[in-house]
Amino acid sequence: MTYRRITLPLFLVQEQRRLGGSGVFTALMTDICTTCKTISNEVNRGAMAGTMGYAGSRNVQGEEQKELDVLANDIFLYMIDQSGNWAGVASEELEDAYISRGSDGRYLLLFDPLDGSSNIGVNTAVGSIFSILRLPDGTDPSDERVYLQPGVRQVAAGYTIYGSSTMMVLTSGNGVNGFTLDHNIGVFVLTHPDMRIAEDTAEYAINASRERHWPAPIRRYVKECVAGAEGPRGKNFNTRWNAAMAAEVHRILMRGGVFMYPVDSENAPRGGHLRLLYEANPMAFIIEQAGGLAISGRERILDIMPERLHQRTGVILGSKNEVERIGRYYAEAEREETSAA
Ligand SMILES: O=P(O)(O)OC[C@H]1O[C@](O)(COP(=O)(O)O)[C@@H](O)[C@@H]1O
Ligand SMILES: [Mg+2]
Ligand SMILES: [Mg+2]
Repeated sequence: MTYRRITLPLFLVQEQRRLGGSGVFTALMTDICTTCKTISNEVNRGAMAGTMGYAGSRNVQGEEQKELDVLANDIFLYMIDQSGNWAGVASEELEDAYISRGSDGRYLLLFDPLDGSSNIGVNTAVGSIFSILRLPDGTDPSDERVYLQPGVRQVAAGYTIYGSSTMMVLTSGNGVNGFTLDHNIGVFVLTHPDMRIAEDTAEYAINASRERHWPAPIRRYVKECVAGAEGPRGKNFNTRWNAAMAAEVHRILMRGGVFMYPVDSENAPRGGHLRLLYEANPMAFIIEQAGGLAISGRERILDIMPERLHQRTGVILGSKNEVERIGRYYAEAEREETSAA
């Protein structure tokens, strides 16, 4: 009786009824679902689609854009223009906010159309990440300042991972749910209700090639993990690095773990590596809603007051007790610096 499954459209309608919603949120999420299904199709076609190369252009971050970065961004923009549900959007691949003319939408969409771009062409997981904010009353969506809202103001957030299966993971502040795309019927189906992150873990993720740049708290934490059962942690740790934030966060939701992309001595002039508004904030909302924690090193990511559209931040997120420990190491390092000064 495979038909007895909660599909995402059904889930949205049930949530709308339960929360007394107007249906606007359902329409917004339906837009994002269709967009991600279309991107999933392009990703799955792989080299047959001829979109595995470079686009010959650079984005506002100075990164070389891949053809699939540009295509995924175009797919989002086409949806936004056609649906008219969105007041404005901000994308990793666009320097300025994008306004859909004639829209009467009251919501803003901030997104990373294709996350894990370095995995394109090597057939490993990539994703899309999105965050939804309200357009403050009486403001103009072409004004960059309306997007500079702290993460705690997010109405909803999610990511889609294009891996061995395509999955969408969502929160609107009432827990976290995961849906798997059933290609046979072209619909996301609820397969992972009420996802929760284990408070403890023996698995960490960080790009080890950047060790020489790491700040002292991160160097201390990783050194203790590597020391294993003979070391101060008294247990062995394993490590993973997918080079796609969406895949890292998904693994952590499934089996616990901690993901770190700290501000280090090399990326500090840029403020870190990952972007606050359309990578760190949506993932921090999901992680916290699943019982984990998300900090930049010194502060809770969702409390950071954004100053620029493409602002970067340090990211340390995952299992509660590990992130708390790393936060303590940052506080201790800061105290030592202050007392040494
Ligand atoms: O190249 P590195 O240092 O492994 O960094 C990988 C990180 O950069 C990212 O690829 C940045 O995202 P984009 O691919 O969307 O630019 C993250 O997904 C990933 O966690
Ligand atoms: Mg990204
Ligand atoms: Mg990207």
